[in-house]
Amino acid sequence: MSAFNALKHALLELKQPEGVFLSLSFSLPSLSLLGWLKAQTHYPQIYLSDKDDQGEVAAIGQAWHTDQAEIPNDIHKARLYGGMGFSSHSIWPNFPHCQFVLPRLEIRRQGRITKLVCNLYWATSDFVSQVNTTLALLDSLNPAEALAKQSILISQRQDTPNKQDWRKLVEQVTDDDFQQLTAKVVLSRRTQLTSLTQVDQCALLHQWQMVNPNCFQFLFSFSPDSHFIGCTPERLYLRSGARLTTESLAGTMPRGATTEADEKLSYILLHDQKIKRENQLVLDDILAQLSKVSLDIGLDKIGILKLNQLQHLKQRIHAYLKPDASDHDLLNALHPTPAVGGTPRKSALAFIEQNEPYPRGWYAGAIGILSQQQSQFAVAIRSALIQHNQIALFAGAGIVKGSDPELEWQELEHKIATPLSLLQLN
Ligand SMILES: C=C(O[C@@H]1C=C(C(=O)O)C=C[C@H]1O)C(=O)O
Ligand SMILES: [Mg+2]
Repeated sequence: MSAFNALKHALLELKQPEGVFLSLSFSLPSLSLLGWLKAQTHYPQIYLSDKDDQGEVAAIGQAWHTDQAEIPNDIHKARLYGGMGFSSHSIWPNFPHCQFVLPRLEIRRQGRITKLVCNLYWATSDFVSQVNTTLALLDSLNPAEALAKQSILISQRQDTPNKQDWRKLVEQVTDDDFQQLTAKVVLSRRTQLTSLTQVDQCALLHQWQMVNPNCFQFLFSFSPDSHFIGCTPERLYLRSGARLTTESLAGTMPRGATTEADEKLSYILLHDQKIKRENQLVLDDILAQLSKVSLDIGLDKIGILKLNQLQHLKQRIHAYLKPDASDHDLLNALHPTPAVGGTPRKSALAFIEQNEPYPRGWYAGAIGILSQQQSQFAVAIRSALIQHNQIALFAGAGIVKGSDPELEWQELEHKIATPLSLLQLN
């Protein structure tokens, strides 16, 4: 009997247990989680993959959802998936600023072990309707589909801001008077592409993750018409019990064509004053924020993270948290870091809000898994919003004293090079 049938049987036999929450779990033969998600018609749909193949989950439907980054006590053993946008001032339709979902069904894979998890939660509804909606969902499931490479032909490209407006924005931030009060603002750009055909978000994400295995991969579709996907190298934090790991990831160079060229670029990354400043400002702010919620903080040596088309300066930070520090507190303290916002946070965010010509929504937001034992969030950069035949790619660059508009524009180009390479420009 398949795991799905076993679940159905278990539900048909089930008597209402004590309490308000039940999670049923069945082992599954290995399957492509994105291929399975692609075939389903039920929403919301969520996919999250840890970097370096350390586990993934595909989830559909919702037993419950909340607009707070908090786990209620009566489901303290559950995992919630979701996140929050960049700021509550810039919102996308179909993407609530903060949303965490207790999925109806999850497929989780850890190494070679795959399991089907079904969640029932009847604190705000009744038990029987929980069972019945789950049975209906099981009946609507489709078998996994192949993730064939699509040929996506792009007919139009539009950058917001365009290059001329970008220059003006960079000049405003690098102006001496502005710099007196605000040392860093991360400016960003939306590149809107029109495809001649419908784009499949799961197939595109699959292609993307194959070239960036050392990134966190994600997909959020709260409705059938809007899909937010990406492959991000940036961890906001990993918390296991009271231990926290985070990082300052900022400062960018492209990869070199040869080992020698690549090493030269790495050398620049480690020694260029402007790049070091970009990273140092992130580090300083994270350390200041963490000191409010931690008992102890430590730093690794600064190093380089190499990606498919880019390399970044990265410094890992460890902390031992105060006993009362919650994920809600951590998100508030850390997000958005100066890697995507700027510093001081208040004036940098005010500049972005007043001057950026499009809403960031969940781009540069915090996305991940919330649970009592362990939580992990990534920063939703290197991302795309897909709506029918429209693909919006997002990229930002940290602007500090010494940033050059032309070079920063090139940095944006490097940052969208991987998803662009998966599409065909006409
Ligand atoms: C904002 C983005 O990336 C951030 C900006 C970087 C930079 O300016 O060097 C590097 C990594 C991230 O901190 C993005 O990719 O959209
Ligand atoms: Mg930069």
